[in-house]
Amino acid sequence: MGPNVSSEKKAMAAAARSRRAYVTFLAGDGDYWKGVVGLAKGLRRVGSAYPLVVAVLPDVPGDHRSKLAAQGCIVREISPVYPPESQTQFAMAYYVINYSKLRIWEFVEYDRMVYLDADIQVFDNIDHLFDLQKGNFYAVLDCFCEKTWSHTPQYKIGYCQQCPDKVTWPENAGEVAGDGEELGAAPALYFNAGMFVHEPSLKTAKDLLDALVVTPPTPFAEQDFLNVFFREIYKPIPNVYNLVLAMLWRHPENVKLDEVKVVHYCAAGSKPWRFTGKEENMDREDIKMLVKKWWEIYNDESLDYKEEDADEASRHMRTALAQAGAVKYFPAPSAA
Ligand SMILES: O=c1ccn([C@@H]2O[C@H](COP(=O)(O)OP(=O)(O)O)[C@@H](O)[C@H]2O)c(=O)[nH]1
Ligand SMILES: OC[C@H]1O[C@H](O[C@@H]2[C@@H](O)[C@H](O)[C@@H](O)[C@H](O)[C@@H]2O)[C@H](O)[C@@H](O)[C@H]1O
Repeated sequence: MGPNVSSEKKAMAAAARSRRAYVTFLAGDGDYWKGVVGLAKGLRRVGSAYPLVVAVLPDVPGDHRSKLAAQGCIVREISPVYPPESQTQFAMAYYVINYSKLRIWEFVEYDRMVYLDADIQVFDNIDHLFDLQKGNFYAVLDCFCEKTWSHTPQYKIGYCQQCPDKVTWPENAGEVAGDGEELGAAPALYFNAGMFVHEPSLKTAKDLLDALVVTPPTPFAEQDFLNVFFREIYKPIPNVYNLVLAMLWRHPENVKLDEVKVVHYCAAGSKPWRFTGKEENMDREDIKMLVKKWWEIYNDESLDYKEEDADEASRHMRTALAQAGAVKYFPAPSAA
């Protein structure tokens, strides 16, 4: 903003900025907090203008929350969201806690947020995503080729939305897959829920939870649920904003690694802070390079948070949250 812009306009711009934030989700007392620290430092490294909010479940220990606050994160405790009682066996148990991700629609002190899983790293500035047209749900198309999809008809016939012309969906929707299951209609475009651009709203938050009460859990838990809920307004964005690692060996023709801005370490064995390189595909040079890059950021002390670096917007937001009592673990900013 140029020097001759009125102070009123500067204040308006700062206020608008303060209603934007990245958000991630942290559950349990395990080591995912390391992913959040890496993400916080990665966003700082690319000069993002917006703070990182961390939605933490009550089981996240105080010392983990303090580590995140020390990295400039805005730590917000959320109540868990459970799918319908006694039906969770239909979801892969490992994913059931991810339903609590739905709480981020309640963060209405923001009018737009970019959600990023804790196993994601941002290598180039993506702040421009906050300017995408409102009223749509933006996320990257997922891939159906990993074994985690073996329960689906598309996996059974070798169909993937990443290459719809390679194995086409049968014209006769009643066609039977190998195990006798009817195929039905071709799957709608399906996004990976590890990264998305959304607009918090108490109405949407209520509609989500009301819909969840009558939606039996499915294998990919909240990801399946969000894909159905936002189907009408979902707009795919390029995979440079969420490179699901399996794309490197499943659809290399769809990946230009030197253009990738966001890497999602979701392939089995790819979490950098647990990386052994022994699992399938983890001995690839590109994977080892991406894990090395993650560690370079995580270990870079020059990227550690310093209070004086907090920009006006995030300082403003911290004050607002502190006053609202919403912030339990982030020290109130020193007097400006
Ligand atoms: O024990 C856990 C499992 C998951 N998560 C959060 O839920 C997200 C989605 O889980 P995960 O990364 O395991 O899913 P993936 O994308 O690898 O399938 C993680 O990135 C974390 O933000 C967490 O905090 N603790
Ligand atoms: O709870 C369901 C999860 O579904 C997604 O992970 C999946 C998906 O990416 C598959 O395509 C992969 O095959 C699989 O490995 C991976 O776990 C999201 O990344 C995660 O945030 C979360 O929503």
